[in-house]
Order: sequence, then C-alpha cells, then structure tokens
Amino acid sequence: MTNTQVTHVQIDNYGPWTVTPEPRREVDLQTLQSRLYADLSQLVGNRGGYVFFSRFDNMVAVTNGLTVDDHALIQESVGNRYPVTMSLSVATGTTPAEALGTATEQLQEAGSAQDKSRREILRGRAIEEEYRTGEDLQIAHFDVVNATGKYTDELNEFDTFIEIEQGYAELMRYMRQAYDSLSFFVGGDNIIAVCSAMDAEDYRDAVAHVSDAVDVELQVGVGRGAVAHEAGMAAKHALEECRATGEEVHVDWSTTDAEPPA
Ligand SMILES: Nc1nc2c(ncn2[C@@H]2O[C@H](COP(=O)(O)OP(=O)(O)OP(=O)(O)O)[C@@H](O)[C@H]2O)c(=O)[nH]1
Repeated sequence: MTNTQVTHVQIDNYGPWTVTPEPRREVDLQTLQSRLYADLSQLVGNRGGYVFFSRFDNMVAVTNGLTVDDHALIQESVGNRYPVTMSLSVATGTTPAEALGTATEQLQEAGSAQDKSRREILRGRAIEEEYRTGEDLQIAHFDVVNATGKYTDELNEFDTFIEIEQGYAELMRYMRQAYDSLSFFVGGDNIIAVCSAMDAEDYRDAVAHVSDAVDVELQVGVGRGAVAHEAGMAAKHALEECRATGEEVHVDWSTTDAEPPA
C-alpha cells in the first residue's frame, strides 16, 4: 500500500489579475509563473518534496514529510514576495489520485479560484510522524528510449516536441485511468509519476499501452521512499539500470525503513 500526501497549489484570483486593469504583458506573466515554480521547487524540495508545474497557475506537490506548519511558512514567504497569493490544500490517500481528489475538493469548498475574497486558504491534514513509513511513496521515472537518436538529432524541434508530448499525453491518461497514478512532464523526454502500489507487470502494461497507442517507446525506473526525493532518487537509479541492461522496466523495492508502523 502507498500513503501519498499531495498538496494542490492554486494562485488566488489569478485570471482576473492577469487582465486588471488591462491585460498584462505575457512575458511578465511567464516570468512570474516560472519564478514561482522555481521558488516552490526549492521551498518544498528543501524539505524532501517535489513540485510539478502542471498548469503553472495550478500546481501539484508531493509533500510527504511536510507538516501543515511547513506549508504555512511557504505560503507566507510567497505572499510576502509576489504580487499574487496562493492557496494550499493538503490531503492524503492510498492512491495519489484519491489524495489529489480530496485536496482539490477542499479547495473548491473554500470558494472559486476566481473569487476575490478567497485568499491564502490553507486546508487539510498531513500524515502524522508516527504513521510515516519508508515505503509510503512510489515514484516512477519514465523516459523515451533513445530520444536523442530517434527524434532530437533527426527531426526538427517542433516535430520532436509533438512525439514526446504524444507519449506524455497517452501515459498520463492511462496511468490516471488504470492505476490512479499521476504523471507529470518534467522536461526533455522525462515523465515522473507518483504512483499507487503498482507492480512490475503494471508498469510493463503501461509501457506497452503507450507503444501500441502512439508508437512511443518508454523505459521506466521505479523506487520507493518516505519522501519524494528518496523515492525519486531510487527511481532514477533504477532507470540507469534500464539504460545499462536494456530492460524496459526496473523496480527497486529496497527502502530505508520498510517496517510498518507499530
Ligand atoms: N528532468 C529531467 N530531465 C532529464 C533527466 N535525464 C535526462 N533528461 C533530459 O532528457 C534529455 C534526453 O536525455 P536521455 O533520456 O538521457 O537521452 P536518450 O537519447 O533518450 O537516451 P536513453 O535514455 O539512454 O535511451 C536530456 O537532454 C535532458 O533534457 C532527468 O533525470 N530529469
């Protein structure tokens, strides 16, 4: 079983802000969004978590190991430094999709994303320390097999981009529907997924599905850990095993603390 803690990050009333008093320069919005993502990546990453940029105005973080107080501090720091504020909703679940569903509902109950009076909401619960284990999180690191030789060095950049995005779109949908797992494009030809308790056969199924549907060949390394950084590093090492051996799936189930809670 996995015990995933996720945080739904949403910039407050961002849509109206982007056009008030008149539409703001797009380069300034792009700069703000990418800086906010970079800052959150550091603030959450320093505590072992991962942030995915997803739509930039809405982001998803894997926050196992972070308390609600940690979230409050991050929220305050952003509020002090940016012309916008953000709301945070934290939830846990036996699958990542279930956890994010709860987190999003909590935020929606607090009001609309475009509600002037709904600001800096902080809702939800974190996993108490005594219930944390070294195998709460399962993270998969996918990449396209030989993306450089097949696409980057062969096609024009936009056609490469289309191929990679096709693989991503198919994988994200299938992982969500079949396995309640959440996959995010992280750059290059890489996709990181925060997963339910999938086994090696399930990963082989997902890789085969993407290959059949859109003819993009993936390989994947999978790891576990107490926090995203730990599970993600194990996944990266497992992916190196795929590169070394040619396996399409490599799982590493070794954890630092595999004991269930007392
Ligand atoms: N975010 C992220 N990007 C990566 C990572 N590793 C590689 N990349 C990106 O992916 C691109 C392609 O690199 P590789 O995946 O190593 O190259 P490849 O040609 O697909 O080769 P194989 O993976 O060995 O099949 C790189 O240029 C980077 O932009 C990673 O761990 N994280």
